[in-house]
Amino acid sequence: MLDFDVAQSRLAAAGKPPSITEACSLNDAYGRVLGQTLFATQDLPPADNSAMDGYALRYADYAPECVLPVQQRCYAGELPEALQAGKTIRLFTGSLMPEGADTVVMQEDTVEADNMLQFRHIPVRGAHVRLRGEDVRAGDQLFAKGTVLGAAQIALLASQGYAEVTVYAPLNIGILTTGDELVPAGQPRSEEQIYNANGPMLAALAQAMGVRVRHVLHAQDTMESLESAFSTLLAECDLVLTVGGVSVGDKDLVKPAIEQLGGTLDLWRVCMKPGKPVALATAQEKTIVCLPGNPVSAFAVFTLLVTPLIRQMQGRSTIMPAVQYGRIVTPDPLYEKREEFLRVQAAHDRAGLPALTPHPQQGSGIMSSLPWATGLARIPPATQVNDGDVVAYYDLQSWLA
Ligand SMILES: Nc1nc2c(c(=O)[nH]1)N[C@H]1C(S)=C(S)[C@@H](COP(=O)(O)OP(=O)(O)OC[C@H]3O[C@@H](n4cnc5c(N)ncnc54)[C@H](O)[C@@H]3O)O[C@H]1N2
Ligand code: MOO
Repeated sequence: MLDFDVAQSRLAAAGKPPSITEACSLNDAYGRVLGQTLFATQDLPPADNSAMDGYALRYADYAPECVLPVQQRCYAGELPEALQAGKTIRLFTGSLMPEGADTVVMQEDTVEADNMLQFRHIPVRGAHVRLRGEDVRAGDQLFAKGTVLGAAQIALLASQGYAEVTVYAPLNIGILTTGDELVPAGQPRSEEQIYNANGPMLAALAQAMGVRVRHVLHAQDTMESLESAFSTLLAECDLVLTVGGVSVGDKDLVKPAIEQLGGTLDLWRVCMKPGKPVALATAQEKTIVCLPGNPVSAFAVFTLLVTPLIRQMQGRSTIMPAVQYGRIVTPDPLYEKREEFLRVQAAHDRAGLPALTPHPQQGSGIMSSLPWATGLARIPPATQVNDGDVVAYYDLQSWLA
């Protein structure tokens, strides 16, 4: 059996970062991957300004009991005059600091009457001034090529005046479900049939990673149906995921169909539970990954083995999200020959590692365990694991992003 970590890195290595970039408006850039390293074009803030609604003064002009005339009222978006000796200028949050002023007092610490200002407290030299460049300096690196653009990155780029960024072309994915027992949701189901859950599940998983889902096709268990679906998918997608039909059953025709199209398929028995039968194939210079048909197995394989490949093909700089740790909660000792990934709920308390409680049903057909789980706890192979032991924890929020 193929070691889990070896399978994970082999799959990631099967993909190449994209070679095509495109311009993208910052307004549409959420979730896109930067195709270019970006630098700050200007200091942030671009000029000294007030952090409070208040008054600007030259600190040296303050003396106990002093009363200073208000020279100007300067709103954010207006240009202040140079501060005259012995005077103050009324400012608002974001107003530029007048030349000559070095300190701001909050309006709550003052009394203004007849354009004269009195102080209720002794000012603090330099207080409430946001200095030019204290946040970002012109020329600083903002984001490296391969960064995924989220709200925080977009905010910083907007603050630098970037209206458009260079991003990698989106990854187009095709999904192929197989099996004569399957019917799509919305159609009548006969006794011997089940609804197709893997198609919509994989499409949603891919979308959550910022992938463009070009096709979700279903093939009957015949060579004709499979070959026809593969022809479309290989022509129009960068990466194809198939699900079901690659284990040892009589109707497992995915491998011969790929070979018929001139491709090759390497069927692995990965040392993981769920998710043992996984195949890596190539045909017409496209990568195909075949996932096991049991929905829970397909979910686990997508999360742990396929997402690093997708990140690689999207051009992201981080391929493997961080693995966390937690303490397993189990009344009885756990033991499994394969590396086991249990669907667990993590409960965080103030101190220490999260407690990881496994779902009571861990079968690879128990779909209700998926929306219940927050992550997967990794139980090492052929090792007894007891209540409270520390195990690796793959958090779904980070692994499926
Ligand atoms: N004799 C053996 N039988 C099986 C083995 C084995 O080693 N020897 N491995 C088992 C394991 S582990 C898994 S995982 C499955 C994988 O089988 P396949 O990848 O070939 O998948 P199928 O047989 O087509 O389907 C498995 C199961 O999942 C249901 N399924 C498939 N597609 C969907 C879908 N789109 N939506 C909902 N459910 C789906 C299908 O009806 C089957 O019940 O093989 C074991 N058997
Ligand atoms: O690989 Mo299977 O996923 O254990 O049911």
